[in-house]
Amino acid sequence: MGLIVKGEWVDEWYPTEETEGEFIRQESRFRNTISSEDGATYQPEKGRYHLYVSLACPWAHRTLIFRKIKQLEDIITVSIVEPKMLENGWEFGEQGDSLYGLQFMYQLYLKAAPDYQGRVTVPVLWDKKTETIVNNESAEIIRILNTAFNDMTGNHVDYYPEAMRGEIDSINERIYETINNGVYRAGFATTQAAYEDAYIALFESLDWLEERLSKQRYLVGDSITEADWRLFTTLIRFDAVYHGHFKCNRQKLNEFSNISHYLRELYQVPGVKETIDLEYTKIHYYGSHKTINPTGVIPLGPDEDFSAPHNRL
Ligand SMILES: N[C@@H](CCC(=O)N[C@@H](CS)C(=O)NCC(=O)O)C(=O)O
Repeated sequence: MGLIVKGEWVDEWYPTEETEGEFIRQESRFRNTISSEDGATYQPEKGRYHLYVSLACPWAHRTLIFRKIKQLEDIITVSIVEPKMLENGWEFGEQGDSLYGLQFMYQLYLKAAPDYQGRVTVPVLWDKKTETIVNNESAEIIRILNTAFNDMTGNHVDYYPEAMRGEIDSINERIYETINNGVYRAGFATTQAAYEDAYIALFESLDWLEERLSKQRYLVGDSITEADWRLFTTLIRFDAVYHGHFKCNRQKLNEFSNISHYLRELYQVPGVKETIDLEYTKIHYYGSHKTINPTGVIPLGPDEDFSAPHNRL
């Protein structure tokens, strides 16, 4: 766990003493897009782009889901880091970095931008042609995958339809603040007050979702949108990781009836379960965050069956 400072890797935990115990997520630096417009630097091309992900990371998971449901597996290649993130940050195993054979993810960031400063995060959408990072913000990468390659794949399913954007954006905002990032704000808090604030907002939002999902099948409208996939990657990790490791333990998710049936429905969308590895995920969280779980012992449970029938019709 660490960051790049003046071209060097420094092993350091999040500096919550500067923010009254609160975890504050860093802004992503690389914010380009892929487009077939004349003059665009990053044109959609088969085999040109590569995703660097961790299977544990809910933000990276969004991009793997979009790669799957937008049928981009032949178009965009992938590298998966090792489960644990220790003193050197994300590491590649023997076959991890199929492009350059690098050992650590921070080396990739320095290759993209020798002046890069800050944390080294996944996901990364990499351009093999110009050898740099196109984008390292998952919210933007999924929008790129949603449209940029449509003419190539013939898959025009739109998870961010024009008419619903206002509602999707506002749902995303609440879910990001209180749920996606909320579990981290609870788990990485280093004061009681910062933890309690995050915990209260998280469960208020889960209560609100439980109610919303009693009236409608999906978060916005009557088909799956990006808002659902953005929520899904946090929900699927909740009982296995956030409930215990991040102390989000008012209830387990499987005690929320509508949310848990909704979660199963999304899990059962073809291709999605292949993007999930909860054993790897538990090894990452329980094994990497030594300030939270110094022994590194990984819990065996829970044993949940997301393939069980759901009632969302
Ligand atoms: N804003 C980024 C956040 C990505 C992020 O924080 N990823 C975590 C893994 S879940 C990470 O790589 N953390 C490394 C660190 O903070 O040093 C996104 O959504 O793409």
